[in-house]
Amino acid sequence: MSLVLSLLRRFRWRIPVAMLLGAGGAVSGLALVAVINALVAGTLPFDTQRLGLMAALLVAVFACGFLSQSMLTSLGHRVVSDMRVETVKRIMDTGLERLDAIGAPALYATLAKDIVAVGQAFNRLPLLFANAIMLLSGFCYLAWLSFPLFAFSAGLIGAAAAVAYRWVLRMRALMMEVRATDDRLMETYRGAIEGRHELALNGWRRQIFHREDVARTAEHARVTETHADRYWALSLSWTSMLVLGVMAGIFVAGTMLGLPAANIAAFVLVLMFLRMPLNELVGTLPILLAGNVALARVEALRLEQYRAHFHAPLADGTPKLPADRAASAGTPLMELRGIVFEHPAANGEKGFRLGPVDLTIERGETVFIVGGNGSGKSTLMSILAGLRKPAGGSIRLSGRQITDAERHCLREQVSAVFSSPFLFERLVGPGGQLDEALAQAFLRRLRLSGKVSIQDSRLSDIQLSQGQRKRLALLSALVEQRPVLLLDEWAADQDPVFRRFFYEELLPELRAQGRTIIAISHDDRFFHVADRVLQCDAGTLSPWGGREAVRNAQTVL
Ligand SMILES: Nc1ncnc2c1ncn2[C@@H]1O[C@H](COP(=O)(O)OP(=O)(O)OP(=O)(O)O)[C@@H](O)[C@H]1O
Repeated sequence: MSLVLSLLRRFRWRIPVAMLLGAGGAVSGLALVAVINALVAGTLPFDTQRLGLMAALLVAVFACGFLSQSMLTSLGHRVVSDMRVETVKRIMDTGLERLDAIGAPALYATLAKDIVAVGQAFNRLPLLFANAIMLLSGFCYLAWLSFPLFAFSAGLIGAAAAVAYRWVLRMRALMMEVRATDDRLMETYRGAIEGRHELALNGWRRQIFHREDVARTAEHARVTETHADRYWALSLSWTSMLVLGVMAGIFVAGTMLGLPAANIAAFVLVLMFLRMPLNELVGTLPILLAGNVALARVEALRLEQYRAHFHAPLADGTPKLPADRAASAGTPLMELRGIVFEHPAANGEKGFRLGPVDLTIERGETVFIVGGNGSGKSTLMSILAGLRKPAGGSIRLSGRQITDAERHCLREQVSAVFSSPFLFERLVGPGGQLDEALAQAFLRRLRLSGKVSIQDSRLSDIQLSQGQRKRLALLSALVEQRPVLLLDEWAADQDPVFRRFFYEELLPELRAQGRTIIAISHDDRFFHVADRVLQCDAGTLSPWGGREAVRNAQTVL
């Protein structure tokens, strides 16, 4: 609802104007029917003046309808475009924990389906409004024509609407279910595309995946959709029957009440005219309901509210924390005290607890972290990067305690290459400006210059081998020129020659430039490169216990 209100607020004057035009068209149409009625009944003379009036009303019906429709449909397209842009920004501003809980398929489904559904519903609003106005003014005219007949038809229509309302509620519930199935379908699409190699290898897997996951989910959607459409067909037929039934009833009631035939005929003519808006109203119901369901889905995601800015200031109004703040006073770059983080339990499996972690990182230090699979290394890394919010403890950056609202300051200091990095074609340097010469130099040093080129800050190709993609991800991190570099098992995919180059040339060079490097690594042959090696074990951090401890590092279950 808040979304609709914000849209109405944004297009403040255009929506009322377009709706007024729609109402103008509806009233003109009805006035034309009233004039024809009066001409037929002989209460108005048929002369050039009436002819002119009818022509003017016809022009008004056309002009108001066209202007109102085109204004509101263009607004509908604007709504879709704004919602796309804003929803992506809201996703970017939402915490990782929330995004993990929502899951990628639900987010893709919202971007691909919900936004379009809201736009389509929005496009129908003018029609809905024009038809509602037409019905309202039509019933006022009917009441003026004959109040007893109006009361009779209003009673019948009211009773029928009460029945139809239950069907509409049921239809909405079914559409909610269809929409929930869309998330599951999206997951199967992802499986078919991203799991294509695994599926191509195994015919049984292909068959079972297709039958149990794809076909079963699609079938559930089909059955539920068909069920929902049945309620719609019921409502449509009910409406058609209702209008014809009311007409027949009017004739019987009018005759029994002894009303003049001309009055009954006029009444029936107006009802005939009102049949069209009534049918259109019911006809747009599925689109309106789909928009309503889509809005409910977007709001249920509980994404961060939209904000236009990208760089939030510090609590004291400082736009950015200076990288070398307090460096002269010898303050450590980062201090973690009693940091605790929990991955919540899911599907009956127990969660994971990291901490309490105490860690001080000096400026320019090279720190390696070792530990078994699932021991919490990557989780710690994401806390050091300010990506995850610890449940307890404090983080100081250059001596300044970082509040939750200021975690973005931590992020601004850090470049990272995660274990499965996402590659963007565009390289971004400090302040959004790329130092092309530096990027070209790194491209050569990472031995990618024969494979990829950089033009206008863009990489010419990112479809490379796993190891080469990791080198591009490192390039992308290095050109950011940030004081802290976080690497999650970066060298794991590199060949032995390049691995040696990385540990024995590149890292010492970066260290000499004053970069602080925190790297998850299992290459104990190169641990001499680090100032310190720490060991992560079941969520706790301690100094490395030597090669033996690495070999004995247990996988955390
Ligand atoms: N997004 C998540 N949601 C829930 N639990 C998670 C999530 N990410 C990690 N975990 C759990 O947290 C624990 C630590 O994971 P983490 O990725 O930090 O380990 P790691 O030491 O980096 O492991 P590896 O060496 O295998 O990469 C694991 O048991 C994992 O199941």
